[in-house]
Amino acid sequence: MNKIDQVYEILVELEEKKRRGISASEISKVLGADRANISRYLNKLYKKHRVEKINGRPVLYRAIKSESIYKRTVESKNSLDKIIGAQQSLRTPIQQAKAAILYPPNGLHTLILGETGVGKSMFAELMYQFAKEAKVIPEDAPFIRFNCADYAENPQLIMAQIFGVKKGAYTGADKDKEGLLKKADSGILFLDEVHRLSPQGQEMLFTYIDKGFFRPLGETEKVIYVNVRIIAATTEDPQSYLLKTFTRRIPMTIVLPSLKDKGIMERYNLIESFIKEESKRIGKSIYINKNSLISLLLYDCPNNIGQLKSDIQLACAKAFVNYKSRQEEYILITQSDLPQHVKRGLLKIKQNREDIDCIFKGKGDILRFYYKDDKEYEINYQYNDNEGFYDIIEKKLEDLKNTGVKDEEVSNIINLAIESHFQKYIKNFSLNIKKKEILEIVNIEILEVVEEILSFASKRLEKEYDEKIYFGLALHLHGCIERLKNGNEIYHPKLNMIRVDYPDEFLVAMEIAKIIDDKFNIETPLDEIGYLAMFLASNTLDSEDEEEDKVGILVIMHGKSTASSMVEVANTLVGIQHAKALDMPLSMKPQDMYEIVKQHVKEMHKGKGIILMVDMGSLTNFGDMIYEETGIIVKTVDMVSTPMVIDACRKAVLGREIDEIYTSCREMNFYNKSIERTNDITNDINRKNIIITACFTGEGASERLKRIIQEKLYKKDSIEIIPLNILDRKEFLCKIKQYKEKHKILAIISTIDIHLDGIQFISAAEVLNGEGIKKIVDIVKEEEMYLNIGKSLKEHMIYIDGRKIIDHLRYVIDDIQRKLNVQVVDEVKIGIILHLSFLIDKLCGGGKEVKFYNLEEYKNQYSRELILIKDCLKPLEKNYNIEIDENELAYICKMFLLNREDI
Ligand SMILES: Nc1ncnc2c1ncn2[C@@H]1O[C@H](COP(=O)(O)OP(=O)(O)OP(=O)(O)O)[C@@H](O)[C@H]1O
Repeated sequence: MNKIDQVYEILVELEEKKRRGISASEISKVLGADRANISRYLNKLYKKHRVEKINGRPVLYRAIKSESIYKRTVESKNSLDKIIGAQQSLRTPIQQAKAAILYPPNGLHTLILGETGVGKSMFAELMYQFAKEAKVIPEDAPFIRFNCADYAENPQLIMAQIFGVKKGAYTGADKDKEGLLKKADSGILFLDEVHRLSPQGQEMLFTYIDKGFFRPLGETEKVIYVNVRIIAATTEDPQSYLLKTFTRRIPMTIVLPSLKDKGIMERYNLIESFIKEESKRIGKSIYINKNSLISLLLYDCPNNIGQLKSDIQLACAKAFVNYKSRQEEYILITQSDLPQHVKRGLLKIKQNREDIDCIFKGKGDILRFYYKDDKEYEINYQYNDNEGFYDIIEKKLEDLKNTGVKDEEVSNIINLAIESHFQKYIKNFSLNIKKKEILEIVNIEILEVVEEILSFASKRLEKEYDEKIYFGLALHLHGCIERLKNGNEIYHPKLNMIRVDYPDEFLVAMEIAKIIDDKFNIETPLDEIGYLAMFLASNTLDSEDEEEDKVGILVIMHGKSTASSMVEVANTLVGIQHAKALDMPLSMKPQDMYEIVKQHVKEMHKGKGIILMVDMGSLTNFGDMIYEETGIIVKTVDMVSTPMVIDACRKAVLGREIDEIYTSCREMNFYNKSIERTNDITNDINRKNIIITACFTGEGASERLKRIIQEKLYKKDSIEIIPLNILDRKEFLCKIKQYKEKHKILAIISTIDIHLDGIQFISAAEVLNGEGIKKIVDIVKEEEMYLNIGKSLKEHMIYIDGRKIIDHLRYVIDDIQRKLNVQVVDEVKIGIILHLSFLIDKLCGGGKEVKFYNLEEYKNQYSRELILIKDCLKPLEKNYNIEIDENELAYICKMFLLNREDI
């Protein structure tokens, strides 16, 4: 146990004994530790919301125990103290509420402030319950709720509802009507969204608050006295002018905290109670896996508890549907049952690691919530090599029986524990792909052998293999065994090279071959061992070093000292000697320089690849050539400037990935290059959209991948799928280049990682688990959509080529989205493309821009966005020889901002 936990435990013990708060010196005496240290630990516990402070001399501490709404129902007496958070963020609001209700003789009128969904309505209702429990209002006293926003368009009607109307007060008032204030006599009137009350209505309300009587609308003589406690609520900002009047006139103001201001334990308690509520509805236990629970604990929830609750209800409903429709045994919430915005919560785990560890300490991977339980039974299965699996299960069985869980539930829990064990086992391989999917293609024996051989190789070579290798190898082996059984030969043209370059892998592959031979009763030929060695050598993840390794930056320039001086500036500014320079004298032959560069790349490569930053000429081809020869991912950026080197260097030192650094460099010289690039690809009307499938053996896995994609994509005439062999990288790259010249390559799908500039890579594993197919469908759909828009634009454009501009605009729009950090939905993107196309066509024809209303004000508000957009539009201006003025810029900016989905 660590010190902090120890302090916490002692605090709990002492508190139980002494039945009061405990001081730091009392704990330090028990532990025989320094008081200052104990104070430090107590402060840490306080920050984690595990203890509370009672200020005084000395400061006393009390433990906050993980509460459950159900437990508290038994323990506590009044409604307000039962709310989740009563001991935490709602402590002060509850004290205020009690004071307001109990204040003699008739309590205090109260204003509750708080964002949407923080629980204002619930709080008001609980105040009413409390008033009854405290017997300050009769048991049958009314609680009347009225939302002023419901009649916001008609202020007179709001007043009529609240204060009542005398016959003839206004047209249509044909009889006397009693108001809600009268109906609420002796009880509570809850006015929600009270800021919607008109000034006249407010005055009438304040008169009642000050004097205890009011007059219905149209009444001039009589006043009505009632004894009503008003609770008003609003989401208005407490600082707003409007609210000042309210806070001045209503004696008690209670502010309810928003969800983000609550501690994580309190949020856990809320989640627990909401899932239990659903469990009660269904009458069954609800299980949730750890990651889903973490997502719920951490996601941004701007509409507070109300939103948290409805997101949980949705997840429970989805899990329930799965349980029913797939006849699953348990209602289990997993990530796929959570809305996208909730899933994102998991991304914040790093910043919240300590809190999460604290919450999940001693809990298993799947948690169970049952409305009848006071606490959740965790499936706490910790696999330990020293203890037998079945022993643990037996022990668990005993424990559960002793806690009084029914037999049927025990077996449910145990079953889940077993599943969770096997999931863990699979995770050791980092395989989170549904095996079911791949089993449609290869049989179980092959999968078992692949697991066996990768686990063997992993130990022998001290490398980890990821799921891509697992599935790539499974596909490959399947094809290989079929070939051998059919008596076909296997030939590896680079066998010797593999032996020399990967001697360790080759040796292990030979041992693996024995496993395969025994299992399938075949004789693996030496050439096939070459392929196996390549699988073992490719895509290795050395996870421990991963954080340390950085992308290398190598700057190469013609001239005596151009590269060195750029690098010197960059390294000095970044503060680390990270980038390296190679100066290339003008007299030097490219072949000689190539060998030097290759050597440098090999030495600098730490697993994350190298960015070559060059000026021009033959240097631009070095990257591809080195990649072909060494397999090291090398990306080349040309037309380099000093700011670009600084930026790349900074990002590399921060540990950014090669693709990110490369893209950001390209963005910096996008101005010069983008139009050239897009011009290249749009010229040929006959170009086709193609997808490449690739593996070491063209006829094996890549052919098979092609068939899988064809089947899953159904018939898509507009797409051609081409299987290629990547054994000879040079030949492969050459083919890609040829295809690229004539057609558009939408994606490359391969059993091993291939990084090619500007082409999306999808792994075979993703294709098999369905994610990849979804990606392909999305890419194809998008492509088709743009093709159609391009065709129809062609008919409507007068001065420009409608098809060509589509590609230009897509590039520019992506650029704007990236820079503004926004994402617009597809329909809006099309809208923006159309707007920009017509604008450019108009400007090319000499047309005038349209004035933007309130331009100056808009410019002040969005100056940063306007500058960024202007920058992104420059290539278009240059290419079409036009100038897009500030009015049009403002319109464009508005389109992006109005329809954005913030990333
Ligand atoms: N402390 C709490 N414990 C349990 N449930 C809560 C708590 N606070 C709020 N809720 C639940 O959250 C939901 C939203 O609460 P409520 O409708 O009272 O919020 P509100 O502030 O009145 O929202 P709005 O401003 O949108 O009207 C309700 O279902 C309520 O039961």
